[in-house]
Amino acid sequence: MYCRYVPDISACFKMPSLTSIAEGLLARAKKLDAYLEAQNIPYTSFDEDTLDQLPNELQDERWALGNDANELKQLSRGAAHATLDCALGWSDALGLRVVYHYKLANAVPLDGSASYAEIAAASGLKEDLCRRFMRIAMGFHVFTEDPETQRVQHTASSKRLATDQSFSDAVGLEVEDLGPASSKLIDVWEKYEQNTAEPNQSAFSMFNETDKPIFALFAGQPERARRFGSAMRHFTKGDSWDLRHMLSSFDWLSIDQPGAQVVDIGGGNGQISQYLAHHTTHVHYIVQDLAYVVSQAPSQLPGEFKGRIEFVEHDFFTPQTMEPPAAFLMRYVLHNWADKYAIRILQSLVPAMRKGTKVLIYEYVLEDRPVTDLTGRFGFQMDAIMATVFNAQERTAAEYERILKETDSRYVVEAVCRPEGSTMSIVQVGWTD
Ligand SMILES: C[S@@+](CC[C@H](N)C(=O)[O-])C[C@H]1O[C@@H](n2cnc3c(N)ncnc32)[C@H](O)[C@@H]1O
Repeated sequence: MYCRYVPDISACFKMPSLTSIAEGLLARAKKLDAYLEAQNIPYTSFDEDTLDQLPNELQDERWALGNDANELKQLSRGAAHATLDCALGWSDALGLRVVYHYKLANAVPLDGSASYAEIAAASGLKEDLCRRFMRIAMGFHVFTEDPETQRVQHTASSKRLATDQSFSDAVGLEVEDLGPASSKLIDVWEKYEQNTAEPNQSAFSMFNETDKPIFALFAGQPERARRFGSAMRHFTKGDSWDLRHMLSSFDWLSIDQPGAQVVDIGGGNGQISQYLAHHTTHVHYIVQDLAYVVSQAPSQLPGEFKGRIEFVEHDFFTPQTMEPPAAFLMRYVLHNWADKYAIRILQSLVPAMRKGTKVLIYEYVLEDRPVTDLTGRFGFQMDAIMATVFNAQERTAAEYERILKETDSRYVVEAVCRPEGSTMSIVQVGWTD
């Protein structure tokens, strides 16, 4: 048995041999290659990433392969190197930041090549800086260089940066907004004696030299606000956070009745409601958000959703005055707030709660133990982001239960459901009168 899957960490002392990890890895790799061969799909490579074409049941096998490979890599690097690799992660992120900031992916033709002089001319970054920082990025397969001509060509990663806007925005959000802001986290802890829950006293606010919290700051910075919204769209598809997992985390058919309403609280530009509207027939979706979001969102709504989805300005700290809906849905909302504010958000729903009304909290629900596999670790990485940007946190199931009970004893957690292969869960909450 492989210890990653065993909650009791004492089992880690019975580590398997490198050979046995590699054999497990080989078995998984063979399964994936066999599928690609049978479907006449090229083997995956740094030039062409074909694993997204695997069916859902093999996607889980693919993530497991990555987790095994990561364990093997760390063991083979050894304790000191593996730790230093982590400490030096900032230099890789810096390479990526230079690539992102100067739009270097757009300076290389999609199906051709470019010299460093041409990339410099197109991007405005000096030629020697292009060469140095693109070679840093090439170290993790963002771009490649012809060894004879030294001309730069795309890899699958750099091509995706050039062609997939929400992916590029997700990278931009991490390397320009979140990563740099994290450098202030310990300063915040020192300044406020590790005791602030205020989003405007966050590392993000300190780094941006403002006393505003992120969303208030973004209200006056349309390009950063756009990038944030677009990055959120990336975190809806094609990975362990894929929205298909949301479908299997709750029985949506049970509420899909004529006249039923779902309120998508802090719903941004409505991507979650759009996805759900696709998979339900009757439900009417009300996306609530702040004025500056709601003023932009309807213009981006595809015509097919007009009539099914409406946008309403609503501050989620103020009481809901509507008739009780079938469900209140919150994705990536409560994790942005420390307990005292999360409790206020949950309190604001109380006037519209009746027996049968559901609150569906779709979040990374952390396991109450350390996790080393790459898929499960993502929730812990998000926890670091929440600390940096909001003085907030990801929570365990027990922590959600606690804040719900602290809000109102009539809230009752009915289920916490995380489907196989998902990093996210739905905490399904009911109401007892
Ligand atoms: C992390 S985003 C999540 C967006 C969306 N739920 C999703 O999963 O893609 C948080 C959202 O909460 C909104 N928000 C922040 N403060 C709010 C408030 N006081 N009232 C309503 N919405 C708010 C933001 O504008 C943003 O759209």
